[in-house]
This record gives sequence, structure tokens and C-alpha cells, in this order.
Amino acid sequence: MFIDQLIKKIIEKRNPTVVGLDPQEYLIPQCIIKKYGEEIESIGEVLWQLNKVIIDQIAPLVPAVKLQIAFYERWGIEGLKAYQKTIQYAKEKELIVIGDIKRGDISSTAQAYAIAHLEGPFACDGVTVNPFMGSDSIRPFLDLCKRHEKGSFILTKTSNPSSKEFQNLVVEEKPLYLHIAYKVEEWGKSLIGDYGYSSIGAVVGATHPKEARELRKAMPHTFFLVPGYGAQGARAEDILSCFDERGLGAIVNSSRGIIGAHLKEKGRDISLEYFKNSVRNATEKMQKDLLKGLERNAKYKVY
Ligand SMILES: O=c1ccn([C@@H]2O[C@H](COP(=O)(O)O)[C@@H](O)[C@H]2O)c(=O)[nH]1
Repeated sequence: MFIDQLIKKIIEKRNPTVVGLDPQEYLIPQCIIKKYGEEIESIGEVLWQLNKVIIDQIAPLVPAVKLQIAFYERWGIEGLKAYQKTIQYAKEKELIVIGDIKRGDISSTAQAYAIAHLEGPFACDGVTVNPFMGSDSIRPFLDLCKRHEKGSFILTKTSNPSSKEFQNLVVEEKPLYLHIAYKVEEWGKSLIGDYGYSSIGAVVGATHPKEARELRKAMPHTFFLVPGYGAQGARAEDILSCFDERGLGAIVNSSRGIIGAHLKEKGRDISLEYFKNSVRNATEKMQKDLLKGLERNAKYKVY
């Protein structure tokens, strides 16, 4: 089952970190661009080689990677080829692969999305899904998660500053994000694994600790995918309430904070060796930070 595999890997590596493979142009080291081609036609190769370097550094350290599809789609077919190759390589390295695709549409269309991203050409282990269109737009993802032992994370309270515009609106005496939370718990009921969590999880932003605390209580069987740590300003202490007393219940994403760590230190004109060290150091630093946060608080046991 998706969720049990994810949790087992988190425990095995003592690390609730997912590295975001979000290769924004400005953070790609010059040495990789120079080696694989500066022309637009080479972009696929650049993205793929960049990701390969990153994955080789982080595979022994983390349980999972998350690919934000926008940074591949943005380049068209060549970008999507790099996306596909990266998914394959990360799986070979025994990483859990999450496709951050945030899809949501009428059921026939949602089914095509679910096939593409859970069993077809871009099959990941898990994906992110947008619940705005309601249960029938989610159903095809649930069905394929069940059939193929995959996972989905439903946007519940997102990390961006404007998320409150809709998600915090009070509807029938409760904020909208709580209505979504109860639905996500219901959708996940038949996919609960050995640790008490479902393969149907929720995206809960690290940047909203108050809401995260409320959501953890409202969603006892829902595993959280938590973006917002690092580049968006959230710190380890903001995230603690996403975890249960076992130190389980959440995996924390960092993209720019890890694959762009070199920018703060030196900029883009660095050697490949420097880039590798920078990615590895930033990943280890995040792991230490999260574990220290959990250990400092007597409420949490850490694996
Ligand atoms: O609420 C959300 C949902 C998804 N994201 C995605 O996570 C990463 C965050 O990247 P950083 O560089 O670590 O800020 C990115 O892919 C977002 O699209 C999110 O930030 N918030």
C-alpha cells in the first residue's frame, strides 16, 4: 500500500523530508548548462542531467521526491520527456515519487488525468489533486489508487498567502478547509494502512500552523504533504503540529531550499562538485532541523 511504503521509508531513513525537483531556470548551475547545451533544444537534457545529479545525492538520505510538473510543461515536449525520465530514474533509486500535478475536472476528464499520472506515461506513486470540483472529480483518482496501490494528496489548506481568500471562508459555520478535511477523511476510509493512515492524504501548508493544528485533529487518518518549509518562510516549529505522537503523519517538502541552496552561498557559477555538496548539505541540514524540532518536544517520539 502506498502510504505504508512511504511511512516505512520515512522510518528507515529517519527523515520526513521530500525533496522538490522543481528545476526553475535561475537555479540551474552554469556548469550543467555549459556541459549539456545552452540552446533551447538541449533543455530536456539539461533538466534530466540536473535531476540525475540531485537524485544521486539525495537517494540515500530521503524517502521521496516531488516533481512540480509546471517546471517541465513550461518547456513543452522536451520538458515532459525529462519529467518522464526523472520519474523512472527516481523509482529505480527506490524513491517514492510524487507528481505535483494539482488536477481536477469533470469525471471523464479526471479519469484521463488519473490514467496519465497513476498508470500511464507519467505514472508516479502518488499525485496531488484539486478538490474544487467535488467528489466526482476525485473518484477516478481514488479508483486508480485502490487498483494500483497508489496515493493522492488533496489540496486542503495550501501554503500560499492568498489561500485564505477561499479556503478560510466560513461556510455553514466552518471554514471551507475543514469541510474539505472531512471529505478527505471520508474519501480515504477504505485505504487505511498498517500505521492508521490512508493512501489518500492532504496538502497542508507549513506556513499556516494554526490551521495545520486544527486539521491534524480533524483528520486523524490523513497523512499530510507539507509544502512551505524553507523558501516560503516556514520553520520546523511551524510544522510540528502536523505530526502525531509517533513523529509520523507528515512529510515536509523543500524544493528551492535544497536544489537552490548554492545560490545564497555562491551563485550559479559553481563546479559540479560544489553543487553536489550543496544539495547534500542542505538535505542533511533540513533532516537535522526537523528531527531536532520533533525531539525537543517531549510529545513526539522519533522513530
Ligand atoms: O500549497 C502548496 C501546494 C504545493 N506547493 C508546491 O510545493 C513546492 C514548494 O516549493 P519551494 O521552493 O520549497 O517553496 C512547489 O512545487 C509548489 O508548487 C506549494 O508550495 N504549496
